[in-house]
Amino acid sequence: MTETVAPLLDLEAATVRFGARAALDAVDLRVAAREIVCVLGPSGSGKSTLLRAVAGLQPLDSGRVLLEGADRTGTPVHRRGVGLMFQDHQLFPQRDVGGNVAFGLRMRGARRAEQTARVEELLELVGLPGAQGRSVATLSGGEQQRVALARALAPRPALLMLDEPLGQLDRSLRERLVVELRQLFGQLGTTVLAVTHDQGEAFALADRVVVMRDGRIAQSGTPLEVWQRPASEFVARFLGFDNVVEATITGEAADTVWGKVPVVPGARQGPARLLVRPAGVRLVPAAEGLPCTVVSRTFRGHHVAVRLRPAEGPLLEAECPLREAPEVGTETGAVFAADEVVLLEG
Ligand SMILES: Nc1ncnc2c1ncn2[C@@H]1O[C@H](COP(=O)(O)OP(=O)(O)OP(=O)(O)O)[C@@H](O)[C@H]1O
Repeated sequence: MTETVAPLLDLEAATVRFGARAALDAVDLRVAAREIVCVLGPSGSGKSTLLRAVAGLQPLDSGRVLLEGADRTGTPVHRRGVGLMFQDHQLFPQRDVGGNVAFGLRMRGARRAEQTARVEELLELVGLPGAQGRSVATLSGGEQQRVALARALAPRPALLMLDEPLGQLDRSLRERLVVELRQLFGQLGTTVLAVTHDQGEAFALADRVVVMRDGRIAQSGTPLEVWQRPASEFVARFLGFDNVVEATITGEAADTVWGKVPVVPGARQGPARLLVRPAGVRLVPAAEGLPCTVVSRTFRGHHVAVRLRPAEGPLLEAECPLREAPEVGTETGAVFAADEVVLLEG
């Protein structure tokens, strides 16, 4: 994005209060044209409020919403040019598929021929060619989701907003659809702001992930950045990383209850909190590393998560290749890889 192009969405110090509590607390968020941004965070962190505020369903107490550089803070939802695919916006059961997809076009006063052509094009795009005449009651959950998506995309919204887009579908279908969605948005050049509970979904769909905490943005970055370098203990634990320990860094080593942990050259010196990503905990014979006892093994598909109890300090999780995971009760040693050690903020 160059400096001269306004971001497609620019949220400036957006604040929403419910009583004394700020559900959105001076949030700044920019989304570039064609970018796919997924908002993640625990329940109650303000994800839906953020989406509703951008859509115009939730007035701001202060701050501004700009779309393509124009202030839309006071603009009602149907004039914002945003497409919504929300959980509570179900399909119209009394209308057929075509009638559902054409809804936004009709509201905009599009001519009948234009509606027909656009509906045909959209159904083709979402993989339901020729489904115009079908009753929505006869569709599977995944097909309904596709129709809802076609309906949201039909008026060519500048920004498409998705709230738990694949929420009710089973895992294998979600995993397939998320790949299709990403391809589709890329092909159409759609700008997307989505909220999801499902980390896997967010990381697979997004160009950028935004993690929220208590109405604020805790971290924003590419899926790889956030996954590899969680900024804070909050983000690390939210992503399921629990190997967090107090440390004092001197040179390229950190003193911890787990013994010396190597850190990358140039690491901030002094007291710190460290995350050792499980991929950076390697098992060696007991005499060669930090002595630990294996307390559990959990199959994770591509690896086994092995939990270790050292003599002191919190439990440690190690990521082991499938065939190398030791039995529960085994005495083992653990060594740490500096490039998987993350210095946390705060
Ligand atoms: N209409 C409302 N009236 C009062 N409080 C509200 C209202 N809507 C949301 N809140 C509060 O604002 C905070 C943020 O809610 P929000 O629904 O945005 O969170 P969320 O991250 O989307 O949660 P979830 O993942 O559970 O949907 C919560 O504490 C919630 O209780």
